[in-house]
Amino acid sequence: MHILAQITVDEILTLLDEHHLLIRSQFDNSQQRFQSIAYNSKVVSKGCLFFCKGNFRAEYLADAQKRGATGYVSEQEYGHVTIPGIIVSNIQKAMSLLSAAFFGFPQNNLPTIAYTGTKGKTTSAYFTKSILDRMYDKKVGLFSTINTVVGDRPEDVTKSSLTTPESLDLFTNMNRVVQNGMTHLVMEVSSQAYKKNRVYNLHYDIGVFLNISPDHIGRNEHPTFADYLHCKEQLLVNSRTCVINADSDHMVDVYYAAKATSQPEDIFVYHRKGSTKNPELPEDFMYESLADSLTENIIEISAVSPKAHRLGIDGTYHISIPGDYNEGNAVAAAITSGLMKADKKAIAYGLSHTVVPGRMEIYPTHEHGTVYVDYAHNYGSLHAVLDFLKQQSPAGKVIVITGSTGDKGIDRREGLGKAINESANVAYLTTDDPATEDPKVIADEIAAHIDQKRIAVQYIADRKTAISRAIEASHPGDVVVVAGKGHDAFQKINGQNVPYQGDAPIVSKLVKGL
Ligand SMILES: CC(=O)N[C@H]1[C@@H](OP(=O)(O)OP(=O)(O)OC[C@H]2O[C@@H](n3ccc(=O)[nH]c3=O)[C@H](O)[C@@H]2O)O[C@H](CO)[C@@H](O)[C@@H]1O[C@H](C)C(=O)N[C@@H](C)C(=O)N[C@H](CCC(=O)O)C(=O)O
Ligand SMILES: Nc1ncnc2c1ncn2[C@@H]1O[C@H](COP(=O)(O)OP(=O)(O)OP(=O)(O)O)[C@@H](O)[C@H]1O
Repeated sequence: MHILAQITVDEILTLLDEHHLLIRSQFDNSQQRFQSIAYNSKVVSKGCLFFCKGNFRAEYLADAQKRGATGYVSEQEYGHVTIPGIIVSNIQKAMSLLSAAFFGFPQNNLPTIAYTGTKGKTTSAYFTKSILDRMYDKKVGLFSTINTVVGDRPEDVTKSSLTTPESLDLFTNMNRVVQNGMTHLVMEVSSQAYKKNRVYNLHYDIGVFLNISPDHIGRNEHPTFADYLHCKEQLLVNSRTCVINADSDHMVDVYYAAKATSQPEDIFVYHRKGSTKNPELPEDFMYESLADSLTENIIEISAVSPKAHRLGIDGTYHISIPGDYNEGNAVAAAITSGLMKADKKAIAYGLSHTVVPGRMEIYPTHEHGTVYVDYAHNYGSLHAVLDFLKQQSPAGKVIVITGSTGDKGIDRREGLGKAINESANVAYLTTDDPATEDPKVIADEIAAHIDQKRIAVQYIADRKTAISRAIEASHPGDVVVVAGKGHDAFQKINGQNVPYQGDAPIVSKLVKGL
């Protein structure tokens, strides 16, 4: 049972006013306290402070009052209820601030590492948790796209619905992590998290910027790339120590965002040996690949600057997941773990024992191609995977099974078509998470960017059938890449989460005996 901080209305109003969020309050009793907080009326209990946010309807507040709410926070007043309200200028910021305060600002007792970037957040977070689990006896919380881990018991691991949870859920879980005696937290921070103020006023001990390339641009997400970049840079603005991958575009902008609030000695920049690093960026760590085949992924990390040498993490490391693009993820994890006082032994163990569900899972067959289940779902990631696998199996065909999301990430369709056009020989287009769109229309938009004189393209609506047909049509030496869903247990169709076996379980069953 977590201990609820008993903040009073007076403390709430003071906090909101400090952040210029308070418009007015209808409360008479400044010493009133609350037993719980919620933004969904269906879970309200007696003594709850209710937040009216998102696509909100007045009847939800009436429902909350009926269920025992004794106050609400909202951007507008509702006359149809008798409970008092606190009117604020931004409900998302207010909910983030008050959720943290309600649990006594759990982040103050929890060293936290946060990852952002277009690609690699989940992989890097898993690498880091694996290292810190080894160093700190598994007392490491995790908020990731795949799982949420709030303790070291099996019941403390649940599937996530968002990469970065809504603020109230985030601080509820952070409080659980602290109450469960965990000593560290690793989390992913999506650009959407800043767009929706899910992490407003949250500061991190270490913030990591992995890379950035156009993604999540379009309706429901970011109107422009500049907005996408700005949201992602906020992570470093809110981090005491920053770790930056110099081998990505826009890294000078990112570096200056880090410098806005961190001293140079608290900013660590790493890059691949031989890459052309922007001279404006300092050099703290360099890494090179000693092997990057399907069976061996080995890197050498070298400190360059004095502050990097002081971390004492130089060395050669085996990485458990193939893919040259995972080398940068592993370096980021090694540096952040070193900053959290992990030693080289823990780093070596963690990097060589990490398993990330749905990322580069390999399924060999006897009479067909080798099947790879991966989460790639935009140009940057699909290109990285196909390019790497094509190098590993030059004699075979590259066969891709993919679709794309509906109602968001519209720009991914062209990128997926482009990646297939550059590196594949056969494409089976199918259903991913079409939301309210027609999956065939999405597939046609991907196909429009594929040269069908060179590449065989076909559309099969049912994802499991498409995967099965592709594997059966493949031959030894071919590479079959099932991209975009990994272990996702749902397909988002027309606002419903339709149960789905998951690419990996489907492939695992199909390849038995093949
Ligand atoms: C656009 C967006 O991000 N929307 C998120 C937002 O929804 P919302 O608050 O705006 O809208 P809503 O949930 O319909 O709001 C209705 C409100 O009425 C309440 N309600 C509803 C019914 C009722 O009976 N009583 C009641 O009180 C609901 O609890 C809710 O508070 O808050 C919800 C949680 O409360 C999220 O589930 C939802 O994410 C949607 C599903 C989503 O797809 N988000 C994506 C875009 C996202 O955030 N992606 C990033 C990863 C992408 C990246 O890498 O950038 C992520 O972090 O996952
Ligand atoms: N550093 C990287 N650069 C390019 N592609 C990458 C990188 N790391 C991983 N990938 C590819 O992107 C896919 C997704 O990786 P991962 O889930 O770690 O990233 P993510 O940032 O969490 O993605 P998302 O935001 O979509 O959840 C992987 O399956 C792989 O194909």
